[in-house]
Amino acid sequence: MAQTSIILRVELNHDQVTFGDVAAAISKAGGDITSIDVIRPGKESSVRDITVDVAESAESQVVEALKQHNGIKLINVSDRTFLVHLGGKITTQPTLPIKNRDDLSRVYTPGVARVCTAIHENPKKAYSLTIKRNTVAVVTDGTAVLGLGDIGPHAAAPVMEGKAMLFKQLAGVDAFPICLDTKDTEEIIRTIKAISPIFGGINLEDISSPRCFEIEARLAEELDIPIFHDDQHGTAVVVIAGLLNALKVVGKRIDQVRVVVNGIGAAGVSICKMLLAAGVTRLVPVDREGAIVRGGTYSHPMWQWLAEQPQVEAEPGGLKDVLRDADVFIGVSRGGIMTAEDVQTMAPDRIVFAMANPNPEIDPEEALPHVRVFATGRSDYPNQINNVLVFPGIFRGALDCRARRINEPMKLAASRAIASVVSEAELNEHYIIPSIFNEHVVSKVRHAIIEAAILTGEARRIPRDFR
Ligand SMILES: NC(=O)C1=CN([C@@H]2O[C@H](COP(=O)(O)OP(=O)(O)OC[C@H]3O[C@@H](n4cnc5c(N)ncnc54)[C@H](O)[C@@H]3O)[C@@H](O)[C@H]2O)C=CC1
Ligand SMILES: CC(=O)C(=O)O
Ligand SMILES: [Mg+2]
Repeated sequence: MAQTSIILRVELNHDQVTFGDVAAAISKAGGDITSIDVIRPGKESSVRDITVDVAESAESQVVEALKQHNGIKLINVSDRTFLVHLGGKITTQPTLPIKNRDDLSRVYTPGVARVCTAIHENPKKAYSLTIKRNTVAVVTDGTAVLGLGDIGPHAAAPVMEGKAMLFKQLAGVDAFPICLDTKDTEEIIRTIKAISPIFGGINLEDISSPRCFEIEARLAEELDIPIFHDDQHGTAVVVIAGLLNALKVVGKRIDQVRVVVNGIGAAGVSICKMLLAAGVTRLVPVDREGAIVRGGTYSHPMWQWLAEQPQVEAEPGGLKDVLRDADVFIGVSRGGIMTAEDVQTMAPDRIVFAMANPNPEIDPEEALPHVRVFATGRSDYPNQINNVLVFPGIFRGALDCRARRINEPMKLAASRAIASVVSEAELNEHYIIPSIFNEHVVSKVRHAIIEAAILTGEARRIPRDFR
């Protein structure tokens, strides 16, 4: 159940109400008080801020309970999630202060002109003399934002700012959110190419399929910096990492399991491709209309590609039909489309990755009693399978070795690196994937990416720790 945290500013009339009454009213309505601050003490009345954890569905009950209570005046309700978004979540910072004219003439004109000329004469110097060496554009058109769908570029911004924060905090990468007000494939490609000179890499984000495939392929062909559609590849990398470990827990082999992937969009296509590369021999891709079957004909080019793969099953059916006897379910579709009864038709020792955000394909409380290994994309349950484990380390590595591309061997190396953070001794049903706060994740992924980039000829620079 989704939880939220609210701060209630209340004025209490002491003749009519005690704090105990307030606490009881909040608790009865489903809230859990986590802190109390006295804003204005007083004999007859006082003002307090009460922080309350509450299920999103019960938030209005808590508010109503206080509004209706004699002697309580509800002055304000603030949602802590909204509070941390006030004014946006990132900023830019200079690397040195400009204290006098002398500094000014070096960082700006006239001194800067000599640096411009040096780059003009040798464009590679952009990497050593500008922020290009450490910058990533997080680009969206707002058409597939989390599982919220096409909510537009303004509404997409909080997610892109969040990614930029994570890039900086986890990997020291300076990322910038770019929210484009166009859905036109050619215009998106043209715009990204036009802004690319200042960036060392492009992280495409939440662009709906199938346009995302062409946008990525064209940019990868036409630009010489890594282009990485995170919803496709970041997700696939972390799914494979989680699956490698989950299979160890249940004692099954990747070439023996039957895998159902639900939602064959950006994430689902890339997951299917990587599952096949990792050795899956029985794959059932499913979208809204049912299973995508071997031998079928599809207008979606990636679905057609899947229909031509020998490992893809030929039997048609809806999700409920194909789930029967499946060993693994991977959901990257939308929330609440599966029930406990559906899960129970799967093979014993079942693995369920319900990764739609913000609400998984099945409510964790409903699924947990019936599965051996369960994971979601969320941070409030164990086994968070989220591409945040991937993109910071991948770009840290790619920027450090100036990789031209992030190729298949680099991605598989990243999956193995993430899986390896959980030792054999630590591995269990509730710990198949490391936390994003595990300090080894980014450094291991970075190392794996650079090593694979060097081995596959993608690295244009050998970082000092690899010389
Ligand atoms: N945990 C994680 O790290 C990640 C989670 N996701 C989540 O996965 C979901 C899909 O993301 P994208 O692939 O980027 O979106 P997308 O829009 O490219 O693809 C979604 C696909 O799911 C299909 N779909 C929708 N409802 C369905 C249903 N009831 N049954 C079967 N298929 C259905 C759509 O037709 C579409 O093909 C979103 O909820 C997103 O938040 C995506 C990327 C990473
Ligand atoms: C995590 C992520 O990228 C998504 O849900 O779209
Ligand atoms: Mg995304």
